[in-house]
Amino acid sequence: MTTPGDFDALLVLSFGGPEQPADVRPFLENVTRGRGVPPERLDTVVEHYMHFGGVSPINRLNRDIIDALRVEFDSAGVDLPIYFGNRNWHPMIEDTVATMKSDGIRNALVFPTSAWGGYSGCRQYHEDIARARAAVGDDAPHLLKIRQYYDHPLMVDAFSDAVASARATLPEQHRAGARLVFTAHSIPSAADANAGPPEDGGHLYSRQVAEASRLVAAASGVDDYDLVWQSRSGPPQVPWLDPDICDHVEALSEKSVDAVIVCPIGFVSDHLEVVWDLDTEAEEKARELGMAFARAGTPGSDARFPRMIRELVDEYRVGGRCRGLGSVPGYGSTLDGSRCAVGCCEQPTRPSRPAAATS
Ligand SMILES: CC1=C(CCC(=O)O)c2cc3nc(cc4[nH]c(cc5[nH]c(cc1n2)c(C)c5CCC(=O)O)c(CCC(=O)O)c4C)C(CCC(=O)O)=C3C
Ligand SMILES: [Fe+2]
Repeated sequence: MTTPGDFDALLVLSFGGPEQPADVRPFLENVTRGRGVPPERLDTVVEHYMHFGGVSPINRLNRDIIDALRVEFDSAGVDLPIYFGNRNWHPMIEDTVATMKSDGIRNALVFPTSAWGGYSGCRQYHEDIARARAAVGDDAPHLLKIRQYYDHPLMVDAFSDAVASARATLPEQHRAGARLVFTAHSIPSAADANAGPPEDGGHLYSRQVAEASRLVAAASGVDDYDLVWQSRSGPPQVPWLDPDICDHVEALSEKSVDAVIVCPIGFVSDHLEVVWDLDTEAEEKARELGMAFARAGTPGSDARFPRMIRELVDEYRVGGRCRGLGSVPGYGSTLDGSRCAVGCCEQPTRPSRPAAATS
């Protein structure tokens, strides 16, 4: 047995996205298998990807993060190889873990590109880890997932600088008064209610998102702001976290707000949910209503992001300090895909088909 701190690799684990038009359907089938997403919604999302030539930016952005992390590791003397695997598209985590095994890796850390608790943001990554290890069979490397890092000071700083840069792109007369609006991926309200260890009271995802928004707003010197949600995909009769970003832009316009800064607090990089749902849909909505619009950047491309990953790795590798500014707890660090606690981030049962025969 290796000792807990004795790691021999880092696996960067992400969501995955298509890299050519032929990938789009099979990718979406992987994402939505068994999840009760209506087929009409899938057709719409296919079109979103096709607007970008059937290529999501997400894999390239993750490879950029890994390149920057290599430089950070080398300059800090962290001698770990870095692997890349995804839940939904190539490089698939199963293939990556097989490669790690054949390279002789025994005991790796896993950095997830989601900072959050909840089923989609945390537990599903544990499931990916367990599935990949099972697929690889005997002698699969041990995989220890890094904790939720929603309130890491380097991420908060990167977001608040991005808010300042976005503000600076607005026409002069709108800069001081622009409304700051945070947005994160919506999830079913029932999934949010179950998020976190049951004894912690639930709603861990929305509490962490609210806390991260509060921290970034405070670092930006803003005390009045909004938190909204985006990219919902469930059937309309199932409640998800709301309001939706586009509805909110409309509501602000009715209150005579004439400029917004949208900060995608729920995302690490400018992947499709950001470049479509915000830069295309929300921005169009704002323009239609005559509002000035600026979208803050995501932290993945900020130099502080690889530093944050290195600090997180050092917490496990050498007992480095665990930094976090928030008062909502972070969980999510377990070995080989085990749960944080009994019932943690339980996936509520969903209708397999919308409005299925309830007579
Ligand atoms: C909390 C959360 C995060 C943040 C945490 C994390 O980063 O992990 C996130 C990230 C992302 N979500 C992404 C894409 C999609 N999410 C979908 C569907 C869903 N997301 C959900 C939640 C989340 N999603 C949920 C509850 C569903 C319903 C189906 C289900 O219960 O699983 C669908 C299906 C079609 C549709 O949109 O309806 C797609 C295509 C991409 C990649 C974009 C690209 O390709 O660049 C990324 C980074
Ligand atoms: Fe998603």
